Amino acid sequence: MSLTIGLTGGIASGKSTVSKMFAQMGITVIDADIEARLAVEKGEKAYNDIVQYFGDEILHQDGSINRAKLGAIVFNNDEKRQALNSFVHPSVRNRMLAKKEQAEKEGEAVIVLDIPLLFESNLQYMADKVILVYVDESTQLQRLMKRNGLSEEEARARISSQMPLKDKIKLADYVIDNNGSVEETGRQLKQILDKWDVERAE
Ligand SMILES: CC(C)(COP(=O)(O)OP(=O)(O)OC[C@H]1O[C@@H](n2cnc3c(N)ncnc32)[C@H](O)[C@@H]1O)[C@@H](O)C(=O)NCCC(=O)NCCS
Ligand SMILES: Nc1ncnc2c1ncn2[C@@H]1O[C@H](COP(=O)(O)OP(=O)(O)OP(=O)(O)O)[C@@H](O)[C@H]1O
Repeated sequence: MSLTIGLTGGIASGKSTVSKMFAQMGITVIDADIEARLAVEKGEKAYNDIVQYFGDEILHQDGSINRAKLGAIVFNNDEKRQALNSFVHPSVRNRMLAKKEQAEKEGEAVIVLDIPLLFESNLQYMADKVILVYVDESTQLQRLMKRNGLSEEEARARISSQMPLKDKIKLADYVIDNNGSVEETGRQLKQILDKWDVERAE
């Protein structure tokens, strides 16, 4: 029996920062954002659904999806974002479950599923325990604007397309406060893994 940990948070809250720490401990991480990219490659069903719904204008010249253009549309329009989710999410779920099964077959004791929309999409059933990476809204806004080069308005639109982080606190088994330094975040992660008796390489 393996332990499956769901790792969630909000946009730019620090999930990738924490998932890198898991990977450094030799723990398998399955990342929903990566699977979502693979799911919309040319020739995939979700790709065809997206082009049919949004039109050719969201494509680069080489036929791949222009993510900046698609993002600018869906983070400002609930209905279009729901449509995109309905095209992409089933494939992301299937890909993640297949990878999880594979890791279990290979005898992995601990598997991490990094899923930004875990609570929004009611995916709690996929994990035994859920860790939330939390930051307050002003830190989230600053880090998102800086990382993605977005205006405040664009960054706020992205943040408000997700369940507020403070509402996710009560849904999680454990909350990592990532307002401080990366080192402090690492210490909190180690504490929880000790509490759950998770063996790892240090
Ligand atoms: C809208 C798209 C084209 C923007 O691409 P971009 O490269 O700019 O962002 P990236 O994919 O790296 O996502 C960054 C973050 O945005 C947030 N985000 C992405 N999609 C969504 C969404 N549909 N709703 C709310 N937040 C989202 C997540 O926190 C994610 O970690 C892309 O995110 C996408 O195809 N989204 C739909 C699939 C999805 O829901 N992915 C999230 C995990 S399943
Ligand atoms: N404790 C920290 N101190 C300072 N900067 C941080 C800290 N944690 C993360 N960051 C920075 O904040 C940004 C967002 O972090 P990260 O990419 O880990 O978030 P994420 O939740 O994976 O984001 P997304 O879901 O949007 O992909 C990055 O630029 C990262 O370097």
